[in-house]
Parts: sequence; structure tokens; C-alpha cells
Amino acid sequence: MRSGLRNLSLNIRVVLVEPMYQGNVGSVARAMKNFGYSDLVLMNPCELEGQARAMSSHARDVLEGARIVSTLEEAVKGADLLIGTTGVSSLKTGEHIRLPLYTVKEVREKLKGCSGTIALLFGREDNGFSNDELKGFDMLVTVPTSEIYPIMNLSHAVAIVLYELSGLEGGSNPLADGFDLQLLYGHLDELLEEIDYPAHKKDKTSLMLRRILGRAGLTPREVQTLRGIIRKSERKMRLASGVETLQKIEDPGSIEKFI
Ligand SMILES: C[S@@+](CC[C@H](N)C(=O)[O-])C[C@H]1O[C@@H](n2cnc3c(N)ncnc32)[C@H](O)[C@@H]1O
Repeated sequence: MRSGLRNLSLNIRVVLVEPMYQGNVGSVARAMKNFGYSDLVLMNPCELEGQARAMSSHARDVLEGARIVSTLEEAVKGADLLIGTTGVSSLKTGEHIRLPLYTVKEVREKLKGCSGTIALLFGREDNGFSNDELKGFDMLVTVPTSEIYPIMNLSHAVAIVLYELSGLEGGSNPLADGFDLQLLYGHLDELLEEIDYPAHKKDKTSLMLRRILGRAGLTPREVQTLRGIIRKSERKMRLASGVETLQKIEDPGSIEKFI
């Protein structure tokens, strides 16, 4: 949970996952500065030398201030909501992983009045994101493009997404801390185990729950309440099946409570 005074701003972080071309990284830095953003994180980027600097033009400060990390976990640390971007629509590929897909305008509407840190994630120039990476995002957005050629250049996609979000101001609805949201997802996965949810449906259902909760933009209090309910129902089920009582009795310090 975030502590101390509430920061009511909405911070937007751009994360480039394994960008391959210096020119794109420089152009992304430039687009960020054009729309007033500076929080750039690069996961395992290509070499960043002359071409990246040249393309960044007057946004050299954004490029040079970029945080370089080697894992996605580090890239999104401290972010409350992870929004992945893709040009590949599941309607064409038939993959449930890319659903539901929002436009940036729809995301903008959802974020109105919220405060917190949003990580906007952009994939590799050749392969975008792996399915496992996509599964970890709270929401997915796409820039609607021609069906004939929907995949945009990385830096063009960043520029349009930032243009659509620019001017969004923070508000009095704090987004739940990303870490707490991950704990909630973990509890839901445990609950699916606990209720013997059919194994062949578990992954899809777990992803569906993440997407529902991700797009809901939950507040810290809502996440705590949901976690509390799930923990309590898990405990009840364990007590009903005798598992928890047995575990406690195995702990010598608590035997007297049960005799
Ligand atoms: C050149 S594209 C990657 C194309 C890759 N073949 C794929 O399977 O996604 C690089 C990145 O730009 C972003 N991108 C490209 N087209 C987009 C679109 N129409 N809407 C949103 N993001 C897009 C995504 O982050 C994508 O991972």
C-alpha cells in the first residue's frame, strides 16, 4: 500500500521491451518529450549510440535519463497498472490472450480522475510480446489501423498512444498499488486450486479474472476488501475440510487451543 501523503498525479511510464533499433529508441524519446513525458525504461535495449542520439534530437535528456533494466519485473516495479500495446488483434488470430482489446481513447476514459503510475509497454520490433508477457498485463490496447497493414512502427505507435493520453490529469481516485493487485491475483489463483477448478480451464479463467480486475481500475480499499473475502473463504474451506485444524494441531504451541 502506498503510504504517507496521497500523491494525486497520474504518472505515465513508457517501457520498451528489448528494442532492436537505435533509431526507434531515439524517436520514442523525442515523441515522449513532444507530449511532455520523460519516464523511459528500456529492457535489454540495443546499443544506444550516435543514431539513437541523432533521432532523439532535442530529447537527448529523455534518452540519457532512461533507466536500463534486464527484466520485465524491474521495468514495471512501482507501477500500479500495466498496459500492454499490440497491433495484433485476436479477432484475426483467434487468441483469447489478446482479449479484450481497448482503444487508447477507451483507456483514457477509464483513467480519468485516477492517480498512480501507469506503465505503457511496447514490444519488440520483430516479435512484439510473448504470450506469457501478455498474460501479465492488466489491460491491452491497440491503435486502430488499416486491416491491410495493422502493425505500426514502434515509435509511431508510442507517439499516437501518448498523443491520445496527453493532458490526462491525476484525480482523487488512487489506483491500487500494483504489488497488492498481484497479491490479489495470486489469491484468486490459489482459490481456483482450492475449489478444484477444472485444470484445463484454469489458465484461461485466471487470465479472465486478471483482465476484469485490471480494467476495473480498483482502489486500494477495494483490493484489500477482495483479498480479505478470498482469504476468509479459503480459510473456511480449509477448516471445513479439516486441513487447517490438523496443521494447527501439528504446531505444539497451539495444541492447547484444540483440547
Ligand atoms: C513493430 S511492432 C511488433 C510487431 C510484431 N510482429 C508483433 O507481433 O506484434 C512493435 C510494437 O509496436 C507496438 N505496436 C505496433 N502496432 C501497434 C498498434 N496498431 N497499436 C498499438 N501498438 C502497436 C506494439 O507495442 C508492438 O509490440
